[in-house]
Amino acid sequence: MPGFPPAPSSRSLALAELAAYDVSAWFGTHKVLDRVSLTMPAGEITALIGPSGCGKSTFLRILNRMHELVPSASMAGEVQLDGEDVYAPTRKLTDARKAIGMVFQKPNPFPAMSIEQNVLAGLKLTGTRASKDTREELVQSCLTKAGLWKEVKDRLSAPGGGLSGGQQQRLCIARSLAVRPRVLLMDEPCSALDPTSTRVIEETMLELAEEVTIVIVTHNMQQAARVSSRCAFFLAAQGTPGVIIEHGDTPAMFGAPQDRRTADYVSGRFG
Ligand SMILES: Nc1ncnc2c1ncn2[C@@H]1O[C@H](COP(=O)(O)OP(=O)(O)OP(=O)(O)O)[C@@H](O)[C@H]1O
Repeated sequence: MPGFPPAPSSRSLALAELAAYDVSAWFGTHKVLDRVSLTMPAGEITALIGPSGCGKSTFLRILNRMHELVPSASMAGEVQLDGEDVYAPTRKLTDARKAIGMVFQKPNPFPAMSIEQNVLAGLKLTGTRASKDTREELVQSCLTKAGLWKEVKDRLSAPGGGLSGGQQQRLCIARSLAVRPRVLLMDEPCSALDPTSTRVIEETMLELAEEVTIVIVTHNMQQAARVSSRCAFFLAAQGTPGVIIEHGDTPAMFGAPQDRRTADYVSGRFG
């Protein structure tokens, strides 16, 4: 079994760039993405926006090889993490998912497991051993980074399922951080949360971006404007696969979009 790397507090993570080249995707014969290319710069938050069904979640799931979990799913193109092919035959699937973590729309902690065990759950799955002290340090560090430590430090052995929705989502973020991902993918992470919890998660994301590259799918244009520095607008015209219409710096995408369809979407005229 692999040994345990230094605690996150004593380690400076190398920020990683994620890049997709000519990514296409299918479910069976239904093509849902067509030659999508996008660079998601290191240490920045990239927001994927666009109407329902244009392939944003599919694109996100291709980035960490979750798309291939669907039996009918296939893809073409390339995904590189700091220049290395995520789909290289020599690369283990679990390595890709460890390096590129995912937080889902609905908070999904293990409800009967304690808060502490939830944070450490990913380590068990990857077969990583750690001393008690190291585990405690990791739990504190990840919960702090996820903005949850102060609220749960006196009840680490309470079940994760007893937390509020917003706290559960931050617990899931802490769980993702425990395996030290270089990229965190977030698929509408606040859509099940109230505005206050949403704000807390957004603040957490902005702090996390200093050490992990973040890609977020969001339907909330205000959220995209508040948290992201880069934005990509996806669109699937009737009966055609999703494509990126426009991408760039968030202020420009919202303030001076080049394409009429982007302007219509970000101003709420459709979608
Ligand atoms: N497991 C699946 N099996 C078959 N088709 C799927 C599957 N998942 C998604 N699709 C189809 O792929 C297309 C893109 O879906 P996807 O969920 O990626 O879009 P999206 O932009 O993320 O949508 P939303 O914003 O509503 O979540 C849609 O036509 C959808 O019906």
